[in-house]
Amino acid sequence: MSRIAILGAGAWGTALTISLARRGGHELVLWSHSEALAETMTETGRNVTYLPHAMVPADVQITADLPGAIFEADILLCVPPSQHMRGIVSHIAPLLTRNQVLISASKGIEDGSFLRMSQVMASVTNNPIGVLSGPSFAQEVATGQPTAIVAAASDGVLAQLIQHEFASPSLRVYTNDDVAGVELGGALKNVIALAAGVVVGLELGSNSAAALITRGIAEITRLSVACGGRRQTLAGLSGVGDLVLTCTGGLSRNRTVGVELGKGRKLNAILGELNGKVAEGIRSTTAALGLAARYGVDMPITEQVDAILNRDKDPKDAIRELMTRPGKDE
Ligand SMILES: NC(=O)c1ccc[n+]([C@@H]2O[C@H](COP(=O)([O-])OP(=O)(O)OC[C@H]3O[C@@H](n4cnc5c(N)ncnc54)[C@H](O)[C@@H]3O)[C@@H](O)[C@H]2O)c1
Ligand SMILES: O=P(O)(O)OC[C@H](O)CO
Repeated sequence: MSRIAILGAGAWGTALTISLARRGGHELVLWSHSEALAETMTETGRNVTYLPHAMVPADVQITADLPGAIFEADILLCVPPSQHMRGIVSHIAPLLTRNQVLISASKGIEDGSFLRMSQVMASVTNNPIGVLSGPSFAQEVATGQPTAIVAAASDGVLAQLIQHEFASPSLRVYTNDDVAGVELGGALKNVIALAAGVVVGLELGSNSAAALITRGIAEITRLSVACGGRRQTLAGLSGVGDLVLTCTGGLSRNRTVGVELGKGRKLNAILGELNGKVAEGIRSTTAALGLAARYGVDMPITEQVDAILNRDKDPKDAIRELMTRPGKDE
């Protein structure tokens, strides 16, 4: 029986823990950075803050002790908000033994460095690293609704190991060796989902939503390919799959933030209502534009999302500008 430590007890870390427990065959430990949350979860079996409607099975160990959580774990599944990934992995790096596998299930790009999560991990440890991504709302995974995701690693054997450890009748796992494409698909779709929400908030209709998703995948693909990803990956689960889910699904936090922006509300007021829940697209927008500038890639939708988020641009003006750009080939 292998031991898996899940590092991050937000909605996604908790849902993956429940999914792994349902699959069986592992000893599971779930680490929360908050002692209070770890205590409440241990007492009640519920993550009242981030995933209140699902029960965490009693045989899952819940702790706020990070070194204790990773001790003798075969797999460390890292699921913090992206901007905390470096801090957590740096903290555990000196404690790791050589064969412990690290997996990122977070979807974002690091501020400033513009690194993907697996690159952040690789900058502080030489341990084997993989990625889990794809269209997967935590709430649906926790309740066991059929979901398909991607296990990515440049080493095919590692990707297969992750596939084997996570797959269950309710969670189908495909492998992919294109780590850059898989991670950028997951991070950049959050930016486009903010824009998709704006379209809903402005009540612009279905034509606009379809155009945004399609032109969104075009710009996600351009940047991902420039960064070394494969075009084909962006047509898969971690690209168009996750983009469609996040742009159309009512459970998306990124889309929800966009809807409120489209209704004319201010970002700070919207963030206050998220109660610490993360909408990764907000931070990833700036990082995506940094990457785009580095590779000389045109990202018109991302630029307008950035202007709405960071320069208080009126969403109606952003849409007008997108629509009146000089004509171009598809
Ligand atoms: N929620 C989903 O449906 C879902 C699905 C797939 C991927 N993801 C990705 O998983 C990652 C985590 O998202 P989530 O939905 O679990 O988060 P969440 O919004 O549910 O919870 C926030 C998380 O932040 C943690 N946190 C807050 N302050 C922290 C600190 N100072 N140090 C360390 N951790 C801190 C909390 O403990 C909690 O784990 C994100 O990158 C997200 O894009 C989420
Ligand atoms: O709620 P969101 O917008 O963070 O999206 C959650 C997942 O990434 C969907 O795959």
